Amino acid sequence: MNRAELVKIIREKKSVLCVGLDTDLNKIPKHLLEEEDPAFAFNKAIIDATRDVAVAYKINTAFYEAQGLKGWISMEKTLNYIPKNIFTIADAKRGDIGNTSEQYARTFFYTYPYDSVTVAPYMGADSVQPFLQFEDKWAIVLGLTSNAGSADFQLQDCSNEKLYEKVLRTVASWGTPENIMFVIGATRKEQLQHVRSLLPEHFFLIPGVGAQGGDVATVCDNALNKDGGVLINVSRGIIYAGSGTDFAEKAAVAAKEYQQQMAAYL
Ligand SMILES: O=C(O)c1cc(=O)[nH]c(=O)n1[C@@H]1O[C@H](COP(=O)(O)O)[C@@H](O)[C@H]1O
Repeated sequence: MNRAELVKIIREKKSVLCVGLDTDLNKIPKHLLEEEDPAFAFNKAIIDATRDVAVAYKINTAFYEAQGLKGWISMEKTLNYIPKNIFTIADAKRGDIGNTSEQYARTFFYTYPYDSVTVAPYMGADSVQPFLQFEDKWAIVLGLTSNAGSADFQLQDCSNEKLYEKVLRTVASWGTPENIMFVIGATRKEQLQHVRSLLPEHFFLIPGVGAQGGDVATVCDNALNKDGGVLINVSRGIIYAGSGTDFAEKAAVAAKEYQQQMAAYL
């Protein structure tokens, strides 16, 4: 999906909501464990319940890879089930020497046709560039992450700037706002506005709303741009809003509440 198409669905739905499919077999409602493919049964119900308000789905591959081959099959069925006019993210946090990154890019853009994949930039330009060679596909590069450990490296001084600032500036020069997004944590309230001023055009994937304590208003007040320019991810706060047979209805209500908060800004 290209930028114009993404911006169009944001405007149509008045939403920047990305629903995170962090599907954990220990957390899904017990009755689904009777199904042949419990993870897919859960995801299918969540997608049906949220597709009207979601502009993106983020499949966190860890939750599927942990199940081995079965998990990869659940993931593929889930990806195929997502409507074609909704942006898809493989949250796989890949990045390696160039020829290996080429294989990762092939995995998540071709074998499994996602629109985007999350990428760790630590190994530098040749590890990220293979993800930028596919038309209408995106690398979503870790910029300033939501977790406490982001302080260990990202917030450290590096010459006259913080390491994350150097990463944002340098990685942005490897591509364009049409093929690179950055992950910026919603929990980094003090830096959101600054990051937007550094990168006025780029889209940001913003996780950390809900379970990690971030909120939609702070993100929208500080990080929106003229195109929306953010995808606000909520995983546990939507998919585990309920734990009984009405889990999908509860997810629908939670997703709609997030979308309505967003609509006030869009
Ligand atoms: O790249 C990510 O998606 C990501 C980056 C980051 O800085 N923080 C972060 O929480 N994430 C992911 O975003 C999701 C957040 O989930 P919830 O806290 O349940 O909404 C998880 O899939 C995390 O792996």
